[in-house]
Amino acid sequence: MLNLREFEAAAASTVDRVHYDYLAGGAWDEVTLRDNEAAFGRLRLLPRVLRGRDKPELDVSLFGCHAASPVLMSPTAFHRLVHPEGERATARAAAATGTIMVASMAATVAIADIAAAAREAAGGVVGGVVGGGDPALWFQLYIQPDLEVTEALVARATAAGARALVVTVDSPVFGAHERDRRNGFLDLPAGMACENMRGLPGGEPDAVRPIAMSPEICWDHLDWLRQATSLPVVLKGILHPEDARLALRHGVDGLMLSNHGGRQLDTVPATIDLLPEIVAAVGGRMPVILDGGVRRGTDVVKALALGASAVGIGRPVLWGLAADGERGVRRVLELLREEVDAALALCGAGSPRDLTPDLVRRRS
Ligand SMILES: Cc1cc2nc3c(=O)[nH]c(=O)nc-3n(C[C@H](O)[C@H](O)[C@H](O)COP(=O)(O)O)c2cc1C
Ligand SMILES: CCCCCCC(=O)C(=O)O
Repeated sequence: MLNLREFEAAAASTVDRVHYDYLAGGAWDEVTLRDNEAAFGRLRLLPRVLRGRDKPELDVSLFGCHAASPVLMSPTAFHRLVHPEGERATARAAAATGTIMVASMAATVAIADIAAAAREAAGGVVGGVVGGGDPALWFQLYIQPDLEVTEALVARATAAGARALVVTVDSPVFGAHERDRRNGFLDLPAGMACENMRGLPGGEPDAVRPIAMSPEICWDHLDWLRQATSLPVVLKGILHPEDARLALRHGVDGLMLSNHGGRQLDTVPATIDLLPEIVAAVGGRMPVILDGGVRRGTDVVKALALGASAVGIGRPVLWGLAADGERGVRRVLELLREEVDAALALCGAGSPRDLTPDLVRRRS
């Protein structure tokens, strides 16, 4: 496989059509889904030359978490739909490549088991240090209206060693995925479940509680969460610059500028088009991580040049997993890393810190 597109094609021919449609699809007319990629295509890179740089350095540090690359794994649900080892294989690939993995609350493997797989793959070496603590694993959370349940989820993630909480705030209701409605994809196959939701307060010890997406969730819940945890809190799904400013006032530690890969409100702008406004609103006071449509190293470089601290990939991880399990995910991450490395050098940059907005031009 030479690039992520080839993994996409492999996944499309491997995964059951109904499940492939679930991962590929977006909301309603899929306008935003298409635009996330198209918007990167409307941007051009304008390189600098003769800058005498060393080989590019790609390492980043986010909330005390060291990563070998500015590309992290955005949270995606249900990895066992595309590979029997599910999130365990993904976690091993993340650990082996020094990549931050954001595990979904809707994972088909419990967070403690994901963390154990990551530790095992890292062979006890974390952040280049033997016995160096917890792996670069974050936990994605949908705040549940029942705060006792939310507290239990946070406690589980913390006990597992998660180093940050990524709170998804773009889902007051579940996005309307017409492909899934047409295909009748309403539930996970027998033997698969959202394992983080098993045995939570108020239910039978082994029962799996459904994930609630609730329009009631508001900034008060965020304030409550802020005092309930000492982990860094990252808001995922912020699109409006005023919400970015509010996030700062509510003590949030970072933002994921995300439209959920075009799966929630359709017709919202592509994330890369919003990035300059969000970066300006935040004014360097917290990191902004962008996801949506990142498929090439040049996309990563464009986002970093426009002020993102890192980028996330969603679907490409699932393509790699579907195509070849842990090896496939590793290859996806390695390919992207090689492309970022080359694109940085070709831009005359020695590290992401050397990238500046003047290197990006909009196609006329
Ligand atoms: C199959 C699938 C499942 C997803 N599950 C979650 C999830 O559980 N929680 C969440 O916050 N975002 C979820 N997302 C959104 C991703 O975190 C991310 O924002 C998006 O996939 C980025 O766009 P990309 O797929 O174009 O890279 C999901 C996306 C996909 C495609
Ligand atoms: C009710 C289960 C929620 C799974 C959420 C997965 C998700 O965010 C997606 O985009 O799909």
